[in-house]
Amino acid sequence: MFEGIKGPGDAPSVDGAALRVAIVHARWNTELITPLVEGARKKLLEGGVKESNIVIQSVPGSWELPIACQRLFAASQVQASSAPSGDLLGGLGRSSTPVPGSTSSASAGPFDAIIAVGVLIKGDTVHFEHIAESVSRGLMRIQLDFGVPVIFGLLTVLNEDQAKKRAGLTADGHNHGEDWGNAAVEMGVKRKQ
Ligand SMILES: O=c1[nH]c(NC[C@H](O)[C@H](O)[C@H](O)CO)c([N+](=O)[O-])c(=O)[nH]1
Repeated sequence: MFEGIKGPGDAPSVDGAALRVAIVHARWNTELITPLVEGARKKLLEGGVKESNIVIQSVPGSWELPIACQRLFAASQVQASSAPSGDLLGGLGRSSTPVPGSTSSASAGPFDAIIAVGVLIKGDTVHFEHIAESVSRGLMRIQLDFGVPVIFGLLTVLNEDQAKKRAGLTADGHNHGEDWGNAAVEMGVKRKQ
């Protein structure tokens, strides 16, 4: 998948046992979202993050990712001592998610990292550009305003083939969700230091 010198490099060995991580994913392009979320979750678990400390929530589309990440993190801070099980997003939208093994029951404590996952596929209008630009800026703003790593899991691709490759659905593909999971563990540990 990565040609030449491009690629994330080897993830440093870090212990995610004390981390609490949220994965917020869009439901648009679910066939691509599901493997990406599963790839991220797999690497969180391999990095030592406890299953009970991984919260997965869904929103309609990528446009809703920034507000969902912001509300989820803010709620995790406020409710850190008595986090309710169930949808921490409040009325933001269905917390049901098609990703198997996902959960909306939450342990306590503020999140150490959030992975925002969406897939934007270019159409024949400029809708793609507007969403991609605004969501990218929004996610960057959250991580700087709140001081919480927001891993950029927004695939912005020109066609379905590019998306399938980056979701690890082709023989020559690589699941970028795995890189996002590794990044969340590393940045979450760094945030606690
Ligand atoms: O996540 C996506 N949302 C998309 N649109 C929905 C958008 O994110 C919002 O959910 C919607 O506009 C309602 O706010 C997409 N397209 O329109 O192509 C897309 O490709 N991916």
